[in-house]
Amino acid sequence: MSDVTRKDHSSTSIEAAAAGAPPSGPSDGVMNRNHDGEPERPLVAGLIVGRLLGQGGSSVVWHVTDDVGQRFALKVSRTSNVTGPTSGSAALSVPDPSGRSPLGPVADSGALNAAVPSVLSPGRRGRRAADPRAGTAAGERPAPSSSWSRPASAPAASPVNGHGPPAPDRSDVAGGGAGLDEPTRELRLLQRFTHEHLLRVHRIIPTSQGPGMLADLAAGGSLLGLVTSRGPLPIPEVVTALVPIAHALHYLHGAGALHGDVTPGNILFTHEGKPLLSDLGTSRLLGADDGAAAGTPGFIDPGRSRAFDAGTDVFALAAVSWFALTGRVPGPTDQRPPLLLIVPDVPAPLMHLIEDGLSPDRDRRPTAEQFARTLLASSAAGPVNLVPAVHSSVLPELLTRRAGPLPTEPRSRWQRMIRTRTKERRRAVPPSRGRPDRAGGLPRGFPRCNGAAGDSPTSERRRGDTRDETARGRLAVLAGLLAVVLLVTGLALTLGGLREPSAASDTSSADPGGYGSGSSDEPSVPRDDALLTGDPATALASLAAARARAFATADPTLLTTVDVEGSPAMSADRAAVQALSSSGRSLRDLTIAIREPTVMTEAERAALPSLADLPAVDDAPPTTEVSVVRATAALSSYTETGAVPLSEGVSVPPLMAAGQQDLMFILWNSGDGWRIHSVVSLPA
Ligand SMILES: Nc1ncnc2c1ncn2[C@@H]1O[C@H](COP(=O)(O)OP(=O)(O)OP(=O)(O)O)[C@@H](O)[C@H]1O
Repeated sequence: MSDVTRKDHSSTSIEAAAAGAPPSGPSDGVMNRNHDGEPERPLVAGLIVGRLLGQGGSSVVWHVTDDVGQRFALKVSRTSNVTGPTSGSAALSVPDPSGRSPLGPVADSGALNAAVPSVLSPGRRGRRAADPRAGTAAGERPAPSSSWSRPASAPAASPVNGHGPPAPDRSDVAGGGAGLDEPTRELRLLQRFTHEHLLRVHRIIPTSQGPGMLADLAAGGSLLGLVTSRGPLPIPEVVTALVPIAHALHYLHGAGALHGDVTPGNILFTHEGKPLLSDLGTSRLLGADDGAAAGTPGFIDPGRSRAFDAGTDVFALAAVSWFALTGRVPGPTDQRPPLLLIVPDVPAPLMHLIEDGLSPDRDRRPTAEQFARTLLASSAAGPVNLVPAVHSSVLPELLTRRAGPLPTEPRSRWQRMIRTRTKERRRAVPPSRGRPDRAGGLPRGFPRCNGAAGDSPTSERRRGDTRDETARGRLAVLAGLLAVVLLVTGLALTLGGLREPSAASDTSSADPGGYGSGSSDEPSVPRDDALLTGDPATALASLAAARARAFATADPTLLTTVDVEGSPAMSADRAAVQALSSSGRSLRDLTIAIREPTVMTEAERAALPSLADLPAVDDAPPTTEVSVVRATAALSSYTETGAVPLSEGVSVPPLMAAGQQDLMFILWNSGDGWRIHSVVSLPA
């Protein structure tokens, strides 16, 4: 299977993914295929159409680059390519004679859109009005009632169907929108929905296969691709991937819109690992038949009705969560095995959250916001390992990458700190609103969801406030953590550096990343004592070089001149170097540069509360000098030789991507020179 087809994760391959079979493109659709079985490449004036990014039930998505090197995703409808108004246009197959991209800067959207012929026939528009999923008028929306305490007031905006924009703003459509074709009007309306975790759609452009939709490129691929490549995901990765999606849904619901097709294929990742919800309203934009936009089997709420019901999106999100955790589509309630049977370590709150989300009883379903909060509170968030799923050309730009097995339950000092603080907050909560001690294996104070043994919806409602309080605190802190883990994945610096000395025996972290400088080919870096007793910022470069050497030679004894004995840095480094050595791996060509090291002043340190909490800063022995050096650690790309499989059948690609991270190095000098005690990522 070629690289391109390997990434062909279509929605129709969900069942295949569930069965462990390689994904395959859908067999329906009328798109022409070339000799590789790949769909015919569209031609677009001023754009270079690159590799196939993926195929959905009704569309095909291509990587495109404009003449200034900006990259986008171009989605064309399967059915419009042979029938679309611009199909086969010879003019589109030749370069723009002006030599300029007809697109112009992306921000300047709209200019070209007017040139796109409407693909929505009156007949189709008529059918859409009769779409059983069409929203009702605001007044018809059923009054929300749920044990998940839905907000009393429903969104004020008019509802839309699962694939449509909000009710038109008359000033735009009747006034400013006059003269625009329908796709352009719909695009304009869709573009009003802006959220950090909604894929941005730029414009509709003519292609040789009909109108195409130009959107941001999500180079990290889809959740479907990830699960297909790796199998079920660890819980912390599911938290990282889906909490932002729940937030995006909450935003849409608040604006009076439903998404209507939340599926693993519509959850994408940027190269940084940021999850994005895609496909809002795009089927209609591209003129797909309503039938083609009727959702994806396995993720459609069986009780879906014509009414505006955000619960249908929550159902789909719960189904996606189930899929991510198990690698299978959940199936109907009576045929679904308990999640606990498939994922024995699933925390009870998460299990109940998913069960409630999938419940046919709509009152049991949480809101999207409650889903986000409970999911976030149910487990630590962990970095999403996209490495096995992305196209090889994406590897060098991935920030989320790891070379070793992901810990299922990362326990950094920071995370423990969060737990401690949450406990402290809980102690302040009156006992009557407190949580019982451990129940179902949950740590004290974990929010519980309705449906738990012995829980009535009423008792659940009573506990709602407590859940809100504990979860809110976690939400605030973990939201920051989420951003951090996304950024530092693979460098092993923050998680490793924040580990307590007691984690020294924990060899589960085999991350070879580092903050040293040098490469495996460099000669041994002698410890320069004169340098190391001087300015800590200068010393850091030397320490980093020595540390890199320890990694390059897989010799843990070299670390004694680098890290403070018993410190988090030593624990993490020793575990990593030993893991490298025992698995016969090495990091060829790794170089790590320390850039712009600056010693932080007392005032700068005081301004960072996370530093004050670290024993490395406050609890140093009296005779030990402490310095905090802020610097950028830049890793080159490197080749990991002798890589071990991440999981059965999946090998770590040998090339690891370059990246850099802004960090704070906490250095100690106890009289014999500076050494590294801890490494902390800078707060976002
Ligand atoms: N913006 C993008 N960047 C990168 N890859 C994308 C992008 N959009 C889609 N893809 C890839 O293409 C696949 C198919 O996308 P598409 O939106 O067509 O899927 P779908 O929603 O399953 O199907 P459809 O919308 O046709 O019913 C995705 O699963 C993803 O792998």
